[in-house]
Amino acid sequence: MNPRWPRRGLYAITPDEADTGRLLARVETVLRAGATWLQYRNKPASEDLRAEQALALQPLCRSFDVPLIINDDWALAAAIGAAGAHLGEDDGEIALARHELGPEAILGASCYDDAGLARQAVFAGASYVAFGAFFPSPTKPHARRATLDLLRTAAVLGVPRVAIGGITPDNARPLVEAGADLLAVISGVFDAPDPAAATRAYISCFEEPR
Ligand SMILES: Cc1ncc(COP(=O)(O)OP(=O)(O)O)c(N)n1
Ligand SMILES: Cc1nc(C(=O)O)sc1CCOP(=O)(O)O
Ligand SMILES: [Mg+2]
Repeated sequence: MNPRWPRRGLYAITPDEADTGRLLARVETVLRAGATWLQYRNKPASEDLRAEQALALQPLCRSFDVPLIINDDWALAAAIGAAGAHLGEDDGEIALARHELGPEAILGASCYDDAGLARQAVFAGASYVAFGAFFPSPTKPHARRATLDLLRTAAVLGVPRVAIGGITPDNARPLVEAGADLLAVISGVFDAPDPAAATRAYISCFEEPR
């Protein structure tokens, strides 16, 4: 992963937004407020809409110097020149994605509640490991649950640790204290009454306690 990308902060993940203009406006608000990384995720979208939206997000992310990471689809990431891709257990081989995207790409792996998966992912070329869900998630109510201990012990892997699942500004601090480098969030940001204020609240969790 290119060392120029920051490795700590809010990793905003897009909601399932069908209207591309509205998606761009919602994302711009969050980038302007200081989100560190952006993942494009839109599960119900068609292949064409995903390509259109990913392509539209690319110049916006570039203008804020924020890496754009494409969920599920390393080939789309490669096609639009995105900074990277995020793969879960059903989204293909990490090693193949690393080979195709090259050494500079950010390549994320979902590791759920499983330290073994995280070790394998790093061995195969993942640049970060994601654990979750830490809290009940409105977006993914049936997600497996992960523990703070898993987050702590994964320090040994030597790559950024991402926490995901039901994270709010009010429950995030213990995750950061347990070693989370990035907080990956959908609803807590994009369904907040004031997404810019929510973004700033997540970022403040990385500051020293007063
Ligand atoms: C940062 C991050 N962590 C985990 C996931 C979940 O990936 P996956 O299990 O493949 O589920 P979907 O997001 O594809 O529904 C993620 N997207 N991002
Ligand atoms: C996409 C996803 N993956 C999860 C995992 O545990 O792997 S939890 C999750 C949903 C995250 O959305 P929210 O911030 O709204 O809870
Ligand atoms: Mg996936």
